[in-house]
Amino acid sequence: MTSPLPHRSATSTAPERQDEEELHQRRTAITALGHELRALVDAAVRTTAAPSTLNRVSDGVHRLTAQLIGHLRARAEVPEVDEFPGGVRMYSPVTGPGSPLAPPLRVTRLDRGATGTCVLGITHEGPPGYGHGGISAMLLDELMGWACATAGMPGMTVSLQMRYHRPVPLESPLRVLAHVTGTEGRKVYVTGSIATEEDLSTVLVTAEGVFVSPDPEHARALFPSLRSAPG
Ligand SMILES: CCCCC/C=C\C/C=C\C/C=C\C/C=C\CCCC(=O)SCCNC(=O)CCNC(=O)[C@H](O)C(C)(C)COP(=O)(O)OP(=O)(O)OC[C@H]1O[C@@H](n2cnc3c(N)ncnc32)[C@H](O)[C@@H]1OP(=O)(O)O
Repeated sequence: MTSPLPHRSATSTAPERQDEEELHQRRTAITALGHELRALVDAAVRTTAAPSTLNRVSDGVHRLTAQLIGHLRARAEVPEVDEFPGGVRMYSPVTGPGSPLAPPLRVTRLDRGATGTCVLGITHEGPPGYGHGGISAMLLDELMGWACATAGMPGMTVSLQMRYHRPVPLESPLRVLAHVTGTEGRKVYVTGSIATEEDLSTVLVTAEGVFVSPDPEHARALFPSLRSAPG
């Protein structure tokens, strides 16, 4: 599976097709809104417009927000458009096509690993012109989590050690990599790295992480809306 939009099955029965059609429409609309929100956020943090323009835009955005807040889901409720665990997360702050925070990272599963591509924008800036170190940690944490899932052990981060070797450029295609290096009981050891697509041999950031796959009872207590077994 790669984010953002999953494919529809060609072999479904009629009611399933209808459900799938509706799901596809909702995901498409969520993706379109996410795209516009990211453009808005990018323009908002980059603009040099006059205060009168900023005030006018604030009023407009306030009115638009009011159209959405009558339809909010409960905290911890898994969105109907998602597949949790181990699948589509439409609003993930890392991979979610519907999230204004997400670059979004496009993920491809590998054998006991994963690779992701994205472009960071000015919204993700730390030092002028470069990515924030916390954003690099976020990209790696997520992809290393996907690596655990591909190894059949979806887990939560208990330790993430970051090393920043070179600054990560903004507005430049990036390649993120993660691999499971070993397991010990419910613990999964994972490594990750970030490089630019232009120069894959120069590693900018590396990480080592430990993830723990909660036992089923603990997982159900943490995630009451867990619908299926992880894996
Ligand atoms: C089953 C459903 C799982 C769902 C997992 C969730 C997401 C994955 C879903 C899909 C995957 C797809 C994509 C990935 C998406 C996102 C990835 C982002 C990941 C995150 O953003 S996630 C948020 C930040 N994360 C936390 O919010 C964790 C807070 N934490 C806890 O909630 C508990 O920690 C828990 C429940 C994890 C384990 O609790 P527990 O009670 O089951 O485990 P326990 O304490 O017994 O430790 C067991 C063994 O881990 C060792 N150990 C413990 N801590 C250690 C440490 N710091 N360093 C080294 N080793 C450590 C112990 O020493 C022991 O080792 P030993 O067995 O050898 O004694």
